[in-house]
Amino acid sequence: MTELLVLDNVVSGYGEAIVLNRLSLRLDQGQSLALLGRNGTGKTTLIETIAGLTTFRSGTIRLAGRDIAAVRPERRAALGLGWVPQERGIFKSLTVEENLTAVAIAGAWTPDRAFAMFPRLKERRGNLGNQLSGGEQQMLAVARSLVLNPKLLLLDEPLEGLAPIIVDELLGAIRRIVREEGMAAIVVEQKARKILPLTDKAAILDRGAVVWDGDSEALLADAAALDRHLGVADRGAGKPLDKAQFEGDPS
Ligand SMILES: Nc1ncnc2c1ncn2[C@@H]1O[C@H](COP(=O)(O)OP(=O)(O)OP(=O)(O)O)[C@@H](O)[C@H]1O
Repeated sequence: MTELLVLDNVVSGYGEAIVLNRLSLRLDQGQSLALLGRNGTGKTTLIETIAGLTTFRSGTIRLAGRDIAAVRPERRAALGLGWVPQERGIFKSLTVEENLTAVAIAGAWTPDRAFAMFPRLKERRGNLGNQLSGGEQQMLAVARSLVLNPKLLLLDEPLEGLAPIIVDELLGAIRRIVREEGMAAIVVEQKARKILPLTDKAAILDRGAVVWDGDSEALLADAAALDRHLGVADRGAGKPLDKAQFEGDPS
């Protein structure tokens, strides 16, 4: 397969503090990756390192064949990184529609197509960003990244703090984006059993390094690894959240 993103022996952190310690990871074009790990293991730092927002010390970061380690963050977006930060980062004083049109870059994902993915946003296209619920803001943040037509979508805990019904709606959208549209994505998520049925690959971080990586399906089936690295010991709880839930008609 064709390589999309390669991190090789990356060391990075914040100021003097080193968080990622010789971290290596690879993602091919069209692949999606669930990025897992307990609190404070470096998941957000990894996303921010790819986006260019940390103190980068050494190693290689290559996107679509190009070394981007020294490239400024805004230029990385132009080179194909669509980033949805944990705090969402939408424009609160613009309408939903303006949030999309202000950043859209010509490509397959137009604002109309994003509205088709998120009907809730279409209904609220004239509302200001600050008039949206938390879940709607998260949908808008994802939609905004889509209309950048990125090569790689980076989602940092998209489900955090959302009501269960919104979680299901967003999971359905993420499933369509990565499975049906084949967009490459890295999704940081605390709830392994929710995200693993959707993604192709998975990586678990511990103390700033990758301690497990492989196929999502293999990890979902490996109760011992889930338990050891993530403390997800509730094996029976996998039942209602397993693959079958996401294989049917998303509507
Ligand atoms: N701005 C910062 N300055 C200094 N250290 C930081 C900064 N942000 C995070 N850290 C430290 O880096 C380490 C990794 O944090 P990070 O947020 O990447 O973990 P995480 O796996 O995303 O955790 P969580 O699941 O809690 O969001 C932690 O020890 C944290 O204290």
